[in-house]
Amino acid sequence: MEKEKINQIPVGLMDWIIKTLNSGVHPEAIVDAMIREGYDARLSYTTLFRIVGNKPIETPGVQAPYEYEQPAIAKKGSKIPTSDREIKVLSIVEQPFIMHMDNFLSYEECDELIELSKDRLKPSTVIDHKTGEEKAATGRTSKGMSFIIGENQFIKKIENRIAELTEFPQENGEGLQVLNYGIGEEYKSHFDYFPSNKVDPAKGGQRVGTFLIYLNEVESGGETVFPKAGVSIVPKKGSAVYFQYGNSKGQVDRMSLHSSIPVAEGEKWVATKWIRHGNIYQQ
Ligand SMILES: O=C(O)CCC(=O)C(=O)O
Ligand SMILES: [Fe+2]
Repeated sequence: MEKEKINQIPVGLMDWIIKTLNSGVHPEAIVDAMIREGYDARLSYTTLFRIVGNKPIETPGVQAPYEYEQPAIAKKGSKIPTSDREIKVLSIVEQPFIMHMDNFLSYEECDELIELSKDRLKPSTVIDHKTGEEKAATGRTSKGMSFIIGENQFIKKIENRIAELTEFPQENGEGLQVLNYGIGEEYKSHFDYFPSNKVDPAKGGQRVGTFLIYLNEVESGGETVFPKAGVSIVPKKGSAVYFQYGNSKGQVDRMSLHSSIPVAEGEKWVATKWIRHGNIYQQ
């Protein structure tokens, strides 16, 4: 008698498939393995296609190298005027792209942002790079909150400044997020871009850049570190860093790995704007 085919994907298998894909195994090889194990062939193929999104299949090992494109923000000289403030460029690293600037916010604006967010803080979550789901953070011990885009005039003013500088429309930006790290708190090494199976074209597609603003002086620790670039940014009130890791071809730059190292003394306040390729809020 012919062995009966397995017609359901058990819970643990999905995790295994995603882990195996992420380790660089070609989807076809995974389908073959599933069929050999007795899974229905059609079910095996549709499961894999669902995960890789019916797109040509890319595996990490054979991906084309990231093509750097010069961001608009890098072409504006060393003092960048915006409608209400002049931003001073401190340094630019080209590959991965990391731009450090000062005078992005006034001290009063930093204080106001902290004031507006401090009663709304909750423990932070992270995106699981295997499943793409939000989960309680083991590597992220800070507290955080998000403003709604354009939530009030003050938030609008900051969002407008970011849009003028980066030349990404405000609608490409997620709600401004404020994070607060106490002593020993950190955000372990991570990428800000989404796992490829979680990119939603209806919501602006992939994240392409991060605008990070320092809202206070940290007495010790709390640097933002880009270990693959050998770059470490020391928080300074009112300064900002913009890093870009997505290009117009939909590629992402693995060199953009970064972390916030533990605060040793004092506390750390930052605001983050994650920017996507297109309009997030389109109908
Ligand atoms: O707090 C930092 O320095 C980094 C924050 C960060 O990586 C993020 O919000 O994605
Ligand atoms: Fe990040």
